[in-house]
Amino acid sequence: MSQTRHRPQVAIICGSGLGMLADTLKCQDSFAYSDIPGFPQSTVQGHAGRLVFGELKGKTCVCMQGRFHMYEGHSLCKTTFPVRVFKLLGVETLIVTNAAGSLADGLQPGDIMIIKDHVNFPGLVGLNPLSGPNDDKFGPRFPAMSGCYDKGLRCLALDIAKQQGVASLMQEGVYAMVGGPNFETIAEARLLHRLGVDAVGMSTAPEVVVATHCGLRVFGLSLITNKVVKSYEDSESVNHEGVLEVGRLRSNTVQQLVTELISRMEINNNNTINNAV
Ligand SMILES: O=P(O)(O)O[C@@H]1C[C@H](O)[C@@H](CO)O1
Ligand code: HPA
Repeated sequence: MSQTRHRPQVAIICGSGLGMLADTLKCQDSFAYSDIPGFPQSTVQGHAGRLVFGELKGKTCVCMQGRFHMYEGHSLCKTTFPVRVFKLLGVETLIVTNAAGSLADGLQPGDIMIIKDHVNFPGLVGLNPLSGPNDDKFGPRFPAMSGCYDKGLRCLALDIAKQQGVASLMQEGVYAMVGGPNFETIAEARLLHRLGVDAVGMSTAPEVVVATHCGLRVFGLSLITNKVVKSYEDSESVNHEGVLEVGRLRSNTVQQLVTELISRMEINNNNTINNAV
């Protein structure tokens, strides 16, 4: 904390190819993850590995330009460690973003899915960042997860999309986290589709679980970067370069949406280091 005068109210986690969200911050202080005690290193292309503090539309923000994934070999505690750091810094609202493949027929590459709910597949089989002794200072042993994606922020985002003329690109949906790093087989894609999953990715759910446990308000969005192949007749296949490319193509739209959301969200102005925890 002695290294920056910023006391963030809002934290943003940038998904694959979405690191440009940090560029919107003014009066930046930036730190390489390698210089932050306890932070793992980013190993994935499109995840720069920097924590950027700055101002945006009158709010103080901190932005993770690069997230940590379970498939990189980090424990789930390590992948979600920054979320607890944000809580301790006084952050109230977490914005999580990711790149995801669509299973829903109505979601095309380049669309933005506002996350309404998630299916945490690793969590369902016991791979949960909250496993182990509960730290009561952060939250309860058995936290509720219904309503973990704030309804007010979801409505606000849809409203902003209308005003910005991009409502046709945007809809709500259910995100599922799988472990990765391989993309889905066709049989897995069909299974996820039948289960009611709209988009699939390899992150986000553990961060949201930890954020909800410690009382952060959460907004999540998935940039749809590809359609998940569901047919044996389909010769297309997904790759990470293509995922990053869609991020580049949609950077302005995502930046404008997130900027306006931050500008219009209400904050309690409790931006001091969180001594309660
Ligand atoms: O960090 P996110 O969830 O945006 O990254 C997605 C999932 C994989 O890490 C990668 C696949 O292209 O993008
Ligand atoms: N599957 C899993 N993760 C992803 C995908 C996908 O199709 N696209 C981007 N991240």
